[in-house]
Amino acid sequence: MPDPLTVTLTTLLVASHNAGKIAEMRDLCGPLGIEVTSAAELGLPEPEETGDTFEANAATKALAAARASGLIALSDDSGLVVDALVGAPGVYTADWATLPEGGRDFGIAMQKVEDALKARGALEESQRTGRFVSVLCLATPEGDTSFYRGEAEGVLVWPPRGTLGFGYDPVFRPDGHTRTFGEMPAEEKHGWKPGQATALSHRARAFKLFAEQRLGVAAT
Ligand SMILES: O=c1nc[nH]c2c1ncn2[C@H]1C[C@H](O)[C@@H](COP(=O)(O)OP(=O)(O)OP(=O)(O)O)O1
Ligand SMILES: [Mg+2]
Repeated sequence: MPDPLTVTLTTLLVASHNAGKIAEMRDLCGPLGIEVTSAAELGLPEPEETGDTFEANAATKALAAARASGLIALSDDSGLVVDALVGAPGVYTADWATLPEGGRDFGIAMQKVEDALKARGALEESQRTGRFVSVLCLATPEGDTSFYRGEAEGVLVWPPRGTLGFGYDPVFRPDGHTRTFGEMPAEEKHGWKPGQATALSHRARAFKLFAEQRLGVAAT
């Protein structure tokens, strides 16, 4: 008998306005036969992310999109947690890229992280550890929520390397790999497809849990 929590999804509304993130969710959903649309594509408003946890902001985004559209929505709230910076930029990872005149510049944001590490004398690899965190929230228009968390451990490198991916990918080298996320094609950054036992990126790790717990994808 199927798990009673298992849902059949033909279309999933990704509650995001970040094109890089939406592309990754579309990629991850592709092999499952799920079409992805997004809050950006539907022209839904971008809610303010006022929470101080990834879970709180993920819930805000998923509930806003589900209520506005009447569809089941999946959000991702994510960020970079750097040990030497006592967890910064954390839930403020996107804010570190925000320009005073509006818009975002991740080149500047990566430089800010590097400046903060240098200011603390964190030049050795062992002092530059951190992780990307992704919390996915599935929400219904009625207000039900469930959460899936994934983390990817690694080190912050300088200078940035690679032009693939988005955001801070060029300065993050996951443990056990020689290339940064910015040097990895999407399939390699995810490191997961249905039926595979392991995943690499924070988002793919969270998505694997979502797929196994909610979509009936076999856990391996
Ligand atoms: O895989 C990643 N590779 C590189 N950088 C990443 C990644 N995952 C999150 N990040 C950084 C950039 C992003 O701007 C911020 C999350 O902020 P976050 O508010 O969750 O996303 P967002 O504002 O870009 O899009 P939205 O809120 O519409 O989903 O962390
Ligand atoms: Mg955001």
